[in-house]
Amino acid sequence: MKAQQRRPVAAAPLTVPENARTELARLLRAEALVFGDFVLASGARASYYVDCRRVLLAQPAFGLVGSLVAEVARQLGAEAVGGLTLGADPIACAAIAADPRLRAFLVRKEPKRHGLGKWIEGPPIAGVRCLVVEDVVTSGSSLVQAIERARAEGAELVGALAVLDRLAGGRERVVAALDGELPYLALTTIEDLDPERSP
Ligand SMILES: O=P(O)(O)OC[C@H]1O[C@H](OP(=O)(O)OP(=O)(O)O)[C@H](O)[C@@H]1O
Ligand SMILES: O=C(O)c1cc(=O)[nH]c(=O)[nH]1
Repeated sequence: MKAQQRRPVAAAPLTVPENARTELARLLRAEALVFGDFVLASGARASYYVDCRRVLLAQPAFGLVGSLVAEVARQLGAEAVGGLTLGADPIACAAIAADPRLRAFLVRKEPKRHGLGKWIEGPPIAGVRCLVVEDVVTSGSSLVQAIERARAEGAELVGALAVLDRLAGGRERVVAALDGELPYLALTTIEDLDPERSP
């Protein structure tokens, strides 16, 4: 079926179970949040870092995030879940493990230099309803990069999701990249992990 012919998905607010969200924040606080002096992807320095992969690449967080993302995908009518490697990889895989109707896509940071020379790995996403995901949003550049690359590939975007938003201005950039029309949801923010923290 062509993308234009699909039924529109109702623009209802996204909802995820509060107890699952709270448990995710607890796991991230206990096992992923570290303090020190760190250089971030944006080049900015920060006094804390959230190593989401340490938590997401093991149970129970893999299953928990998989079911939360699959639920958001269901509410948005997404057929595929993916984003920029490496942050999106466990999230996309967890979502298809939670809901076998979903497929995943992984966006490279640069096109592969041999073989098929692809930017995006996985089943084709042209004309496919896609939810773009990310583990951490700081400046938002990585999530925006994935959004733009998926669009360039012909994906029909339905929204974006982050496991953790550091509340450092990324939301605004992501919302702008979604033309202010599609939803952006952070499952947790730094305030859930440490209310005392500034971005
Ligand atoms: O919102 P931003 O300012 O773009 O920062 C967040 C990005 O930083 C981290 O990835 P990183 O760039 O460290 O690369 P990796 O996924 O290859 O480890 C994280 O997984 C996000 O992708
Ligand atoms: O901005 C980043 O690079 C970043 C911050 C953070 O807390 N965790 C992470 O994986 N990346």
